[in-house]
Amino acid sequence: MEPAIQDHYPDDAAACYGCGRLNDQGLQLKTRWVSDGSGETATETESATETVFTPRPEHTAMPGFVYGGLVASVIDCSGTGSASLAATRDRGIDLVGETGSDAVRFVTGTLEVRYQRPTPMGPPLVVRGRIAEVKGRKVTVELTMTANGETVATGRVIALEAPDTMRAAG
Ligand SMILES: CCCCCCCCCC(=O)SCCNC(=O)CCNC(=O)[C@H](O)C(C)(C)COP(=O)(O)OP(=O)(O)OC[C@H]1O[C@@H](n2cnc3c(N)ncnc32)[C@H](O)[C@@H]1OP(=O)(O)O
Repeated sequence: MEPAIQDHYPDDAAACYGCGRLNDQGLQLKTRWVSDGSGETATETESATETVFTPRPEHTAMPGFVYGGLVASVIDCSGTGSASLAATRDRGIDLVGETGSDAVRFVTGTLEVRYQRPTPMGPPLVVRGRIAEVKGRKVTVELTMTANGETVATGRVIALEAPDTMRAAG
């Protein structure tokens, strides 16, 4: 399995509620390049990423359906994680091992979410990310969330490399 980019964020950038591995109360989202199962990574051809999250009862909007803010959070951190994967690869940095602090960290500049149909509570939510553009410190990612194979939401994240001011504030 490809490494999760969030396992390679530096410790001082790993407290995010959505994807920080050091946040025990958070969602602990993990984003990876998609492999085709043969040991080959599909990144060079389609630049696809994947994030999978199974919502819990406390993420309910109304019985049987997932809260839209949770859907947005999963798309958000799938986007920043995908941006980080793209920029890290673009700069020729290899993620070594299961964990490390070698990833380039991104934050959300813009988050757009379109709720296509009610999101059922129960099945895993699978987010596929496509790198639309890498432009210097700015990466644009287009995302699709499915549940039971049906698209429930689509989104776009414009992510910017984390400014030093956010690091210092931590
Ligand atoms: C190191 C520790 C970091 C830990 C991070 C954990 C993050 C977890 C994920 C989050 O929840 S992040 C929280 C929500 N996001 C924020 O609070 C970010 C607040 N905004 C900022 O800090 C700055 O506005 C930002 C870093 C996003 C951009 O400031 P910059 O000074 O880097 O941008 P600049 O003005 O140099 O513009 C660079 C490019 O980005 C574009 N841009 C800037 N702000 C943008 C924006 N908000 N949305 C879309 N594009 C934006 C800008 O148009 C330009 O495009 P072009 O190169 O094509 O001309």
